[in-house]
Amino acid sequence: MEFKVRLNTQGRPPLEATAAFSAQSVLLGLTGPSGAGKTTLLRALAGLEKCAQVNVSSYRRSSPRIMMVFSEPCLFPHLSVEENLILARQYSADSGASLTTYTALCHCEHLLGRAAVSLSSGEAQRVALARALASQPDILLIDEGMGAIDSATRRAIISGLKQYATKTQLQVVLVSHDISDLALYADELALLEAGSLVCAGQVARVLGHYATETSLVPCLSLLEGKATDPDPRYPYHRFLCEGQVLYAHSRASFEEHVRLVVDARQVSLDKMDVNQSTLVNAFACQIVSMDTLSDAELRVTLRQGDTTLYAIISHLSRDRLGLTAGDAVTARFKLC
Ligand SMILES: Nc1ncnc2c1ncn2[C@@H]1O[C@H](COP(=O)(O)OP(=O)(O)OP(=O)(O)O)[C@@H](O)[C@H]1O
Repeated sequence: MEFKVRLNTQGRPPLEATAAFSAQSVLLGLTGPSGAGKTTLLRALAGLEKCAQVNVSSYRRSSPRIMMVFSEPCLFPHLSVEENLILARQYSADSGASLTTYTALCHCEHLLGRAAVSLSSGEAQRVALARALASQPDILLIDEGMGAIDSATRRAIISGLKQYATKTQLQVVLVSHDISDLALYADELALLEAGSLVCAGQVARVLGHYATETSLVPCLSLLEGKATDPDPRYPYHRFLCEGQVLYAHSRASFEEHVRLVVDARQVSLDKMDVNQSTLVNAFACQIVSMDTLSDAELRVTLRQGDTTLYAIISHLSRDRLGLTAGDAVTARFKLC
């Protein structure tokens, strides 16, 4: 997907954003502080900002069909859930398609008979997402459209949506303030600040920019690798990152790609080889740099191979361990 958007009219903060994402990327994450222009950008892409100059193309079609999901579900309140979905399906290329795929994907099969007006916020968001999918767009824009859904269900939906998008060549742009969600699932990530895309591309690189070049929180790192053989005794998966065994929640099949998102405040550093801690993940790495964040804390940038990990520690901890750039250390953190 490629786009170029320009909005420069009186009374509105200017917006100028150009991006080109790889053909293999089906899920694009977009984040940024409040008021940065994320909703405006999505509205422009959807053709809802009449004064904006917009160019958008997908690798599937030069004039893609675009659908937008808002944080307010905007269902037709006088219709049932099923009727809302049937109405949307009439706008798809296949008006006889079964709705089951969409309701299963959005965990809302059990809501079909309910009146739209009776749904909770999270239920209505699931139905709004299913309704958008039922119209079979080429590009789906989701503007914080899952914020009211509990995090376990939300992550299951995002993961399923990614698999569905891969199968059908749908491209999804997901706007969220939950950077962990985006870091876990997005193929590429973009950061919008004051109407400009300040960084876009590989998730780990954008997280690095987020951690080191902005004052935004949280400070996150991405550790990834292939799942090893599962240990049937525990409901975790083991995976190899830079040749080291790490653990993450849930199960993955052998060789499946695994991502672990680590909050820098959850990382502790030491110089011991053996792991006698309840923190099961131990990652041997080297200190690249230490940057003062405040009179209490500093950010340590650690590296092993191609992987960068951040830790936020106190000045006291640094002094007690005598940590300096170049030191070999073990970074420990919980199963995240
Ligand atoms: N119709 C409008 N007229 C004037 N200013 C507007 C209009 N719509 C949005 N804005 C302003 O444009 C800026 C960007 O708003 P936008 O809603 O796109 O931000 P956002 O990044 O989605 O924020 P949030 O994360 O809080 O939802 C804000 O300063 C907002 O007040």
